[in-house]
Amino acid sequence: MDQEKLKKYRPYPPVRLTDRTWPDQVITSAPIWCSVDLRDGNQALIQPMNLEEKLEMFQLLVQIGFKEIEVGFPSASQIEYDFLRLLIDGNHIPDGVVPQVLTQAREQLIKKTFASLKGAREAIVHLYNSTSTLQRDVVFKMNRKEIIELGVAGARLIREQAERTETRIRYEYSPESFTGTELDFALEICEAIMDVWEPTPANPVIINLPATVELSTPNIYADQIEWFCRHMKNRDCALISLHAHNDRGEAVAATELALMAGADRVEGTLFGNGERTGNVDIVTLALNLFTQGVAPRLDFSRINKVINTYERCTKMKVHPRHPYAGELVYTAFSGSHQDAINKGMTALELTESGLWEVPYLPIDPQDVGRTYESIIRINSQSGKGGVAYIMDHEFGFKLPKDMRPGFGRVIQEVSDAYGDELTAEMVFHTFEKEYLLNSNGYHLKSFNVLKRHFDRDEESSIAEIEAMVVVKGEEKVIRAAGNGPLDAFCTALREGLGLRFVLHSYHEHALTRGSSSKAVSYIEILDQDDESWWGAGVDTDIIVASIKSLLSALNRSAAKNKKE
Ligand SMILES: CC(=O)SCCNC(=O)CCNC(=O)[C@H](O)C(C)(C)COP(=O)(O)OP(=O)(O)OC[C@H]1O[C@@H](n2cnc3c(N)ncnc32)[C@H](O)[C@@H]1OP(=O)(O)O
Ligand SMILES: CC(C)C(=O)C(=O)O
Ligand SMILES: [Mg+2]
Repeated sequence: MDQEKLKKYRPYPPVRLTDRTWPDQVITSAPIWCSVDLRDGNQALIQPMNLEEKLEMFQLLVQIGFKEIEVGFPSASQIEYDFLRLLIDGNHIPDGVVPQVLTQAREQLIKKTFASLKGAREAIVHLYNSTSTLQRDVVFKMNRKEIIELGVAGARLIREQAERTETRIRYEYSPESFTGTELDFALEICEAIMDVWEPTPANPVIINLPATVELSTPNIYADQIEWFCRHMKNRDCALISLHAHNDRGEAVAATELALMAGADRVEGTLFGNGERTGNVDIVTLALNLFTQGVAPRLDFSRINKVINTYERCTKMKVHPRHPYAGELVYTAFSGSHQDAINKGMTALELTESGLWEVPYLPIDPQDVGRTYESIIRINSQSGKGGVAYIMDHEFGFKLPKDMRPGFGRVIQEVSDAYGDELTAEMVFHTFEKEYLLNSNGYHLKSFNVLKRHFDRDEESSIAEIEAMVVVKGEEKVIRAAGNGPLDAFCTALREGLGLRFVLHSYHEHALTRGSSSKAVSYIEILDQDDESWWGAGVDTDIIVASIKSLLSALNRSAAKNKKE
């Protein structure tokens, strides 16, 4: 990059706090959550929500479990005002849920805010004015004292209004652009506001310290919060609230570290909607807690419903790689990931610890209402483990371990040629074509067990079979005896058709999907060149399944010899 351009920027100063304690803290409980979807999120939309969409979003937030919801900036526009009236007059605010409204420190706006709240049981009135050096200079053209006077005047008017209304008012103040403000000045103005509102431990004020623009690394935000908590007087009369934006892509980390630094409350939005790069994403924060075994006190167990409502109301899309919620976040395409997930899922079935321990999956998809179906998807990056997972989990075929590399190669070829993701059905179709329906060489027309004597002593077990096999369009009847029907059929193929092969391994299991009365058999033969060939066969009769499986292996071997 051009060195000249770099001169436009300077590093953000660190906080002098050598005895910081937050790095040793662990988050053991959820903060107080406040959704600002209907205000900060909404004000950043190309097409802000209409009344119906706002109500739908509000009801979603209530269902998720938010107890504090910033429902808008009612003095800013008619629709914002009307929405608050709709909530109050329509009795849409359940007990235990407190609406929050935002206002600037301007008389007309404050008065209109209180008018909009008429009839509400309880509300949080959130006052803000910008305190940063930059905004003081270029926007407000005010010195520190004048900025304090502006905020304090707003706080006084809010207290006056609060004392006149039936609504139980809780106070919140934000030194907006806190992260662009000198810490001592941010503290000074917050304490001046607190002097006006006179909070008590039983009736604390909310002091919201926003990273209105994210300007530094998360550790610096945490230092600022710890510094603030340690230096403020009457700390017990305030709930310290965080409100991080995501300009550097670090809002989640900044919020987590700032919680470790002593904050009590978090304002944010679903999926991080909000001004510019967004507000902090509460879905990620809450599920990060969940995956540490900490109750998030928000319910994201049906994440798809949350996504659907969010996308409909905001007309925004949840990114496919969004933590916990994205379409692709429970999906592995690459071979080694698929192999490890496949093994992890199998190990999970055997363990009794109850702990979720699956490689590459930090959370059980079912805990957010997602299924296991999409965990493994197949493309040219995939390997045998993933293909075996699909065959097992989607179709109930538990391929023997030694059979998997061969089928993995078949799928790789198909996928390379196709150039796109293969659906589970395409994988199964390929399996059918390759193993179950490949009757080009030898095709079983009929099979009869003529005689069968079973004895516990294998030596004296005996079976005689007769089969009609179609070879190159010609029907051939073969007959032989052996220590079981499969052994007899092998002998019949060798003696009757002159085939040379050795039966090397045999596996079978019942098919639990689809027709539950069917079974599948997998057979590996070594051909005359000692080369291994796997076959598979499905039938309601396990003996017939094994006969088909043997022919499948022979046909695959014959097809290779034909190619040569
Ligand atoms: C970081 C945040 O997200 S803050 C929230 C931002 N959200 C919004 O602004 C959405 C809603 N806002 C609006 O609809 C409008 O801005 C309104 C209705 C609030 C105000 O509208 P208007 O007065 O017509 O216009 P505008 O916003 O440009 O007003 C700017 C004036 O307000 C002053 N001002 C801005 N913020 C504040 C504040 N918090 N307290 C007191 N005065 C303020 C500015 O200094 C400026 O003063 P000036 O006219 O003397 O230069
Ligand atoms: C109004 C304030 C809290 C805000 O949204 C911000 O500073 O980002
Ligand atoms: Mg904001």
